[in-house]
Amino acid sequence: MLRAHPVEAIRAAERPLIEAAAAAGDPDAVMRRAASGVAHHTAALLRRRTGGVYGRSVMLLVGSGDNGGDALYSGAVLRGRGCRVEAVLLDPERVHGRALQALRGAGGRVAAAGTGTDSSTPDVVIDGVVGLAGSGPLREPAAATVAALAGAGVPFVAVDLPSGVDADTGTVHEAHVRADVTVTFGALRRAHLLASPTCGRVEVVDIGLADMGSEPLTVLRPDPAEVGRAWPVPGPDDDKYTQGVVAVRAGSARFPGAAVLCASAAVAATSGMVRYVGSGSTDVLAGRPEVVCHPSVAEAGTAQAWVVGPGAGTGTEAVADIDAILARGRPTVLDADALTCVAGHPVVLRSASAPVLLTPHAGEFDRLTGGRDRTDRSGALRRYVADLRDRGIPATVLLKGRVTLVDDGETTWSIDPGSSWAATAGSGDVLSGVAGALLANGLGCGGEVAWPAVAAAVAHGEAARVAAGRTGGAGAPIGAGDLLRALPSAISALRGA
Ligand SMILES: NC(=O)C1=CN([C@@H]2O[C@H](COP(=O)(O)OP(=O)(O)OC[C@H]3O[C@@H](n4cnc5c(N)ncnc54)[C@H](O)[C@@H]3O)[C@@H](O)[C@H]2O)[C@@H](O)CC1
Repeated sequence: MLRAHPVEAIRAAERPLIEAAAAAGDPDAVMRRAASGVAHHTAALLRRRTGGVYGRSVMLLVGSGDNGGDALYSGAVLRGRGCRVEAVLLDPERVHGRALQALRGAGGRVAAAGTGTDSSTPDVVIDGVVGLAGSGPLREPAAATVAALAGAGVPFVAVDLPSGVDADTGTVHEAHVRADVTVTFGALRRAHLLASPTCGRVEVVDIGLADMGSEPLTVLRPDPAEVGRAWPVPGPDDDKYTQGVVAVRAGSARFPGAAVLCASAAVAATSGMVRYVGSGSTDVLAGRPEVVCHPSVAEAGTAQAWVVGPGAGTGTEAVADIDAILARGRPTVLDADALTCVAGHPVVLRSASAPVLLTPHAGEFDRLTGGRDRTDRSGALRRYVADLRDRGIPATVLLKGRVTLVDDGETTWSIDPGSSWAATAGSGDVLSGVAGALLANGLGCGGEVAWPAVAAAVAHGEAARVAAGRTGGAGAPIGAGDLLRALPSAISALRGA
């Protein structure tokens, strides 16, 4: 499991190291350690991209703080390995003096931004514009320089964080660096897990930082192997009931496919039993004859968990069904149309006595929250969950996206499957079916639903990877049906991870 920390915790952990270095009369000792890591990973990127290091050209974008200092010291190391190094100073008056001297001493070239920089395109850029103290988008002249270099296809190595990405919220501002590699120090920052697609490959350099624990703002990323180990496997004494029965209320005349995708995903996720309530039983049974269908919520037998919402409608009858399902007192996934119902009739959640898992995408989350605070996604999520919990609703929320977040009011989990192939119609129906089946099974929980939600998101991402890669090569677009069919291979891959 990966842990990513808020800036305040990182600064507190770094303080003793910096104080010790200063007391020993070498105030830049920690910075040079960090910089040698940046140089190491930049050299590795150069080798991958160009086949070597010697003679390659490196541009340093140098801001006014210690992030720029790291870049300058790393330039000095790379100069020692035979690179041509040019530092572009974005704020020459406030540059880190000793680091600049080190670069000059190593034979690096220095220019102020916008004045006589080397006109050839570098092999790599080291982004030392801003790190932990950065706020807001890239400013000029950095923004124009970064855009021109990115447009020319030059790879970026970000020092600590890609500039233009907020360290705590992971907000990616419009003008930002998109890094191929991000080299950070001692421990991950929250942005590394909240904005992972913008950070590229993240390398953590050991600078002597003590191990950091978890606190309320730590973001966690599950290890796929851990999810695989926790996946429900029937034991010798299990039968269809002991593995958990999940009931699915989904589909309508308008959206018959949602019923098929959701119920079939539940069947694929565990080997217990799946009940179905809705108008789509003929279609569901055509694909999955093992599903047990019921004419109404009231007539459905016992289930350990419910899923309600995919394609299920938003009218009075749909709201009444949500109310009746929540009144059963079982863990329940509220997805798709059920979320629209909740947004319009928040009072319906008062019927929930057992844990509820809400699984909105960005638009549904806006509807639930009134569109507050679009930039700080994880902060808005934590506030919404806290608000529900303050109202006595035992809610966990899974916010879908390329980076899916799960928050139960105490912990934020981040899942990034590494591609966006799963952004396809019906993919959410598959996710809620898997989550419901895991909830019914009681996967590793004492009544809480965060871990089953996290496991469902990991399996869903893995299924997208398997489905998109089925043709080999670079992968190909998939539909939700492909994702559904890839679930068994994905679960098997996780269990073998
Ligand atoms: N504290 C430590 O122990 C270590 C810090 N290190 C480096 O030091 C960095 C933090 O250094 P600093 O605290 O000096 O801060 P930064 O270098 O992140 O930022 C410097 C200054 O940039 C300005 N700024 C903020 N947003 C900006 C924007 N959007 N565009 C342009 N300028 C902007 C601000 O005036 C800010 O004070 C870390 O990210 C890391 O790279 C490393 O050397 C490892 C050790």
